[in-house]
Amino acid sequence: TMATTAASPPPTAAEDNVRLLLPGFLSPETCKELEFVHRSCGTAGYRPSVVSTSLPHLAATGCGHLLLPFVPIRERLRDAVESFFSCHFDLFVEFTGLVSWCKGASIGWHSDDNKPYLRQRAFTAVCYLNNHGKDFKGGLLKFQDGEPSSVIPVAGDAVIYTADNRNVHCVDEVTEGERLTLTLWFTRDSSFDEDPKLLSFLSQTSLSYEPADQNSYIPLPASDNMYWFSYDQSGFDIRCARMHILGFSFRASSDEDSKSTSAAPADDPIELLGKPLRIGRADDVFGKIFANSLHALQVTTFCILSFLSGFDSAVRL
Ligand SMILES: O=C(O)CCC(=O)C(=O)O
Ligand SMILES: [Fe+2]
Repeated sequence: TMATTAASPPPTAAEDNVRLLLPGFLSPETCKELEFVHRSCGTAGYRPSVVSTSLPHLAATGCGHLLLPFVPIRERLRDAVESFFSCHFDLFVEFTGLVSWCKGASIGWHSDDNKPYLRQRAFTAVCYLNNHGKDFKGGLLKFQDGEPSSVIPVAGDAVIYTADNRNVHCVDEVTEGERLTLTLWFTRDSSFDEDPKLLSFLSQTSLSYEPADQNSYIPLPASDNMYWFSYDQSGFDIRCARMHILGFSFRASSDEDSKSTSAAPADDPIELLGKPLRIGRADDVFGKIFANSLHALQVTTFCILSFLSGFDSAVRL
């Protein structure tokens, strides 16, 4: 009857909204830029077979300038979430990170707020930075109920959904390649706001440099164990693996260094990684000395990704 309707109005369409696919949310250039950040700064992730680059990590390792591309994306995602879910309250970003799901990675049925330490999460946003089929196989996102019931990752597309049990979902195992995402969680609880953490790291590192300090762009590697990727009982250093994929390897910065140790440095490169070093390719060693492995990896990744995307870079190694 009219009376009942007035007393308890049916939920509006907006209150029923649980998820939305946003095709073409990021440009191909933005996807490439974020890929560069991740391939040069990624560390061992929060799940097995996952590499991640969180914003606090960038801020804490002298890479504050690499936060810039994330700033407008976070705001646009926050706007999209607030308007689609009709939020009449403040929303804070709880986590922002680039995540690559390597071969073997998957996640079973869950909702994103399903652990006591995750209760603060209200909404999830996932942006896909590369393509199912072309860059990796497997890795479809599936939802238990409702539409869309599955999402095939396409570079630039984003999906937003509530973090509660209306969105029980899973990700199929990645069987080949590396599936790359930008993942954010939003919270209503300001004590989980990511921004004050970022500002505090920035004030301890990049922002405290004098503008004239020419070293202000040099990344500071985190501890070696953050780059250790466990795989098949053993594992590898993520920095070495990334450099290897680019066709280069880390080399000692001088002949004396390589002769002073009995083992060939190429056999045990991890020792080299925190110190000034060079890079090489097959029998060649290039002249430039980098401040550390992360510095070399950033420069090399930037040059190669720029070259591959047709950017006319004048940078010479
Ligand atoms: O990457 C995706 O498609 C979803 C990831 C996910 O479910 C999670 O990280 O909780
Ligand atoms: Fe999830």
